[in-house]
Amino acid sequence: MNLREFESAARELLDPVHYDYVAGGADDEVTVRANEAAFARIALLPRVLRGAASRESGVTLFGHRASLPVVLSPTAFHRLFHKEGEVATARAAARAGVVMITGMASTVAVADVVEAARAAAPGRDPAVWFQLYLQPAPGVTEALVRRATEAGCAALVVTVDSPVLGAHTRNARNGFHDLPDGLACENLRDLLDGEPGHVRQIAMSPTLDWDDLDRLRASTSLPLLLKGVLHPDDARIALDHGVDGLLLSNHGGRQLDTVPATIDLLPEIAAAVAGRVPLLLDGGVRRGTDIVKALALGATAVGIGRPAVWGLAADGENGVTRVLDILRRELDHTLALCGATGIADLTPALVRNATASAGPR
Ligand SMILES: Cc1cc2nc3c(=O)[nH]c(=O)nc-3n(C[C@H](O)[C@H](O)[C@H](O)COP(=O)(O)O)c2cc1C
Ligand SMILES: CCCCC(=O)C(=O)O
Repeated sequence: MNLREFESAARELLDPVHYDYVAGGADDEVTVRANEAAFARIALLPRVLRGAASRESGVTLFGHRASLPVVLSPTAFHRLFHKEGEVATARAAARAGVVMITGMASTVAVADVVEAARAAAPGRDPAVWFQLYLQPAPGVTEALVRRATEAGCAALVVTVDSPVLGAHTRNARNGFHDLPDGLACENLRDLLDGEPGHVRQIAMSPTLDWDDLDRLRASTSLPLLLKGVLHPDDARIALDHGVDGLLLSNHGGRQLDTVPATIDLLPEIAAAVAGRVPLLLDGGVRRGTDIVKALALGATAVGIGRPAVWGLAADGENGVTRVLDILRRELDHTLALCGATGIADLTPALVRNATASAGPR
C-alpha cells in the first residue's frame, strides 16, 4: 500500500544485522527520526477549481528526461539484500525512467550496473550516475572516475559528508563491520596496482579539501554534483568551484547525528543556490506529499535511500518497481489534490509551517 510497509516486509526477510545496518543511523539516530518528522510537520495548503485534467511529473536533469522527480540515492552493498543486487535495482530504475545513482560501494561492478539498465530499457538511454568518495590518493580517484566514465555513467556524485565514517551504534552492537565472504566492493577490484583480484579498501579521509575537488573538476567533463553539503556557505563555495548540482543530504542521519532535517534546511540552501544549478534533496522522503513539499520549497528532484533497499529486499527488481510505482501514483494524486497541473506549479505558496522563507525556484 505504501513505502513504509516495504520496511516491514523487508524486515521479515532480512538477517536482523543487515536490517539494522539499513534502518539505523549514527549515535542516537536523532537525525534519522528528524528527517521524516520534519516532513510531517510541514502542511500543504491546496488551491481549488484550477481545472487541471492531467498532470506532468517528468523532470529534465542534465539533459536527461526522467519520468519522475525522484532519483535512487546511492546505497551500498545491494547483494546483501537480494542475490541480484544492483542489477535488479538498475533494471527497475531504468524501466521506470528514473535515475539511479549507483554507489562506489556497490557489490556489482559499475559497468555491469549500466549494462543491466541499458538492457532493461533498450532505446530509452537510461541514466545511471556514479557516487564516489574522493580518495586521499588522487590516482585512485582518477582510476575510479575513468571506470565510471567508460561504463557510461552520465554524472558523478561526490559525497562530502564523510571525512570519517559515522558511528553506527547498531552495527557496533551487532558486530557488523565487513561484507560476508563472496561479496565485495567490485568497483575497487583490480584498480591500479596489487595482486590480481585484489579489492582495495574504500578510504574515508579527513584531509580532503576544496583543492581535491578542484582536481576532480578539472579532470572530467561529466556533470559533477556534491552530496552532503548542509551549510548555505558551503553551497555557495561549491558553486564557486564549478559544481553542476547539489544533493542536499544528511546521509539519512548516518553521519553526524543531530544535524537538521534536510527539508528544514532546504529553504536556506535554495536561497543560496538561487536556481543556478539543479538542487536535489534526500532524507525521509516516503510519500508523494513529501515530494511535493520538497519541490515546493525549491528542490528540482528528491532522492530515496532506504525505501529502494526495502523494495529490493522484499522482492528484487519487482520490489523496487513497486516502490517507484507507489511514489508515482502518490505524487500524481497529491498534485491533483493540490490543484496543480504539474510539478511546475509547485511554489512556496503551497506550504505552511516551513522554517525559513524560501528562495527563488
Ligand atoms: C544502507 C545504506 C547505505 C548507504 N550507502 C551510501 C553510500 O555508499 N554513499 C552515499 O553517499 N550515501 C549512502 N547512503 C545514504 C543515501 O544515499 C541517502 O543519503 C539516504 O539514505 C537518504 O535518506 P533515506 O534513507 O531516508 O531516504 C546510504 C544509506 C543507506 C540506508
Ligand atoms: C563505504 C560504505 C559506505 C556506506 C554508507 O555510506 C552508509 O552505510 O551510509
